[in-house]
Amino acid sequence: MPRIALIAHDEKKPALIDFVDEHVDAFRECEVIATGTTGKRLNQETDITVDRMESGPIGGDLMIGAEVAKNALDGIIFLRDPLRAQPHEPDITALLRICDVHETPLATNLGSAVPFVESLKRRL
Ligand SMILES: O=C(CO)COP(=O)(O)O
Repeated sequence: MPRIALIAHDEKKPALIDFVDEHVDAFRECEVIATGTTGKRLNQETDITVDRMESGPIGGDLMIGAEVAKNALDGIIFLRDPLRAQPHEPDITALLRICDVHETPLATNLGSAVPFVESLKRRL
């Protein structure tokens, strides 16, 4: 079963929830982890169940980065808000970097999330 992470900044959480709804059959076949608030909303508002890390600003991105460093994730969808500065920008940069180190698939907007999930479906 693929193991993936889902993360969205506040302004992007509705888009991530809609995206999960749209592809719920694929996400149901995955083990999903998420940062704290994203995970809470996914658990409450979608038909998938996710394992929640800490919230992003208090270490959740780093927890997901640690999973990448262990090669324990098959990919990440991280809908970032490109229009607002984040207090934990260094943590976000660290997560992006470790994905590049490990060649872990990383979709940071809906345009790349679509081919990401299509490739996931082909693996199921
Ligand atoms: O800040 C985040 C990613 O950088 C997301 O964290 P939350 O899911 O806890 O809002």
